[in-house]
Amino acid sequence: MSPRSGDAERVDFLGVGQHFTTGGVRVDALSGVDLSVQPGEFVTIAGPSGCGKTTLLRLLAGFQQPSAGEVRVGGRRVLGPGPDRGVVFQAPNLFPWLTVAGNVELGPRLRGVGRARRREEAARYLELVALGEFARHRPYQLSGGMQQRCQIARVLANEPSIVLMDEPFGALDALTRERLQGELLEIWRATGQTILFITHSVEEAVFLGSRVLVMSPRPGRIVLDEPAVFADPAGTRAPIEAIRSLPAFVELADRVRAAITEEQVSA
Ligand SMILES: Nc1ncnc2c1ncn2[C@@H]1O[C@H](COP(=O)(O)OP(=O)(O)OP(=O)(O)O)[C@@H](O)[C@H]1O
Repeated sequence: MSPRSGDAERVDFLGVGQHFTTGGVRVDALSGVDLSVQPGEFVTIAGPSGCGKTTLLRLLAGFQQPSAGEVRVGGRRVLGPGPDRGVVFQAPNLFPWLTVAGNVELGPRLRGVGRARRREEAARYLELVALGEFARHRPYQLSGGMQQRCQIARVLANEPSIVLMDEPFGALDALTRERLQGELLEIWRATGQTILFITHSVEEAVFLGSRVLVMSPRPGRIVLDEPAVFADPAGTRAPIEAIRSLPAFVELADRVRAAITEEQVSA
């Protein structure tokens, strides 16, 4: 797996607003969002339900255009989805008729990568998410956590320089979640990809992020933007249970929690 930090590009949200009108009712999902993300940052995003976190990711993915402002990658306006950005959704969305390896190979296949090479790549990414032994299985033969790991391998096999993750571990049991957190950190350290990761868990946000954002209730704005060092590439490989009792961790988690609660109360 080649380090990608050289390929990653800066992300900019410039005065981004997004409203939706449904049945004559207007909902302001985002308002005045200004945010720059440097290549290789691991940005976690927390905030109350409905504050526009998914909308923010969808705009960067290019699934929709903002009502105001601009989203840019590498200085160029985002006008649609592209291979530089990969999206991991909360629920695994594997193709049931393909094997696990077939799902992971699909992206490289569509990009015209030759058979031998894409098999090799799929095997490597499946190893990375500890699914090497399940390459010939079908998705229905995997547990929910394994399907989610397969989805992650499938997105990574496209080698996007920016990975967008919308509560990818939200539906998993605590043990599987902690294991995947560790695996994701290893992948991030190895690839230097830029990651934007939405979570409802304050601890997960503080543990994984090199930078933690909190958004206000609708219309979503960024109300807290703090560096976090617990997943620093040069940092220790300590698991979350060892890190969560560190005073600096507790202090940042408290501030993130307070930002979410204060915003909810004042909304
Ligand atoms: N396509 C759409 N059409 C109409 N309204 C939408 C659309 N997408 C999002 N919204 C509205 O925009 C607001 C923000 O939604 P969004 O999904 O971005 O929030 P979120 O912070 O990700 O929420 P959650 O944490 O519950 O997943 C919500 O009020 C939602 O109903």
